[in-house]
Amino acid sequence: MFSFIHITLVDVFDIFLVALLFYQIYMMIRGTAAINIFIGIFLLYVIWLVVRALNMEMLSTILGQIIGVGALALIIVFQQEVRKFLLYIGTRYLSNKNFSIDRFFSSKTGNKALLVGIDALVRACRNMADAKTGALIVLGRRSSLQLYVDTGDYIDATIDSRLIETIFFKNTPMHDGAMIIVNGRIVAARCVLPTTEKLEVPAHFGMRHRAAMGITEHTDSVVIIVSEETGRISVAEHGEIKSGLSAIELRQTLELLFI
Ligand SMILES: Nc1ncnc2c1ncn2[C@@H]1O[C@H](COP(=O)(O)OP(=O)(O)OP(=O)(O)O)[C@@H](O)[C@H]1O
Repeated sequence: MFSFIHITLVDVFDIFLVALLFYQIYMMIRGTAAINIFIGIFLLYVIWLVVRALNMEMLSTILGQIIGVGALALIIVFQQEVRKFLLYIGTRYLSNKNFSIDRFFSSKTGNKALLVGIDALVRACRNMADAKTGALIVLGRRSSLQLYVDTGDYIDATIDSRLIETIFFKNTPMHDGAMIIVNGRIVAARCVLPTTEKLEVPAHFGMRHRAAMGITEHTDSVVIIVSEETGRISVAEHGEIKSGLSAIELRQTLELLFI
């Protein structure tokens, strides 16, 4: 009955790739408002296929024209997600840890400077957690953070625990916003970060945590958050937050990500 259907190995591979593409898109936009738009567009496409198969001329022409401009509309509607998707491909599959080291602690500084930087960061975060001083520290990797650096005050200093603690000390003019570290140097503080648009964010996450999720959705950076309310240390990467880390776990996470 289905003798007219010829499935070759290439077709199977084709279907597999389409399934993989849809899965990656779903993982990227799940929990955001974009998932509803995506489902809407997908349903419209399925209806168009059915209508066309039934030879319903008028409806299929109208839907066909909507879908004709669909590619452009999709790029506009999903601008943020397209960015995230391209970044995801570029960083997850093409980057390796050596590149991360190059961007965070500069290749010339070597492993010793890298460990000193992590040491200072961990010490500062542990002290700030004990004192319940809120902090938001972005560690740049391959993505440019210039856009966000420009929203704050330039610093250009080595990673020093006392300097970090002073910057985030309550009521000082610099304590608000995020600190950005790139190539082993503190490049700016008081920076404004984009907040996540995810709807399913735990209720106890305020704006600081939402900003950490946001910047790691837009870039491949890693963010350390110290909660002013609870003193909990968290790390964000790829829009996900790992909360309640001890100083030792923070060190292990940073070493895993950057060494
Ligand atoms: N978009 C943003 N970019 C940079 N910093 C931000 C942003 N949003 C909030 N912050 C910083 O986070 C601080 C605290 O915000 P909020 O109390 O809402 O966060 P939270 O997630 O509840 O954190 P905490 O547990 O420390 O209270 C703000 O005073 C500000 O310094």
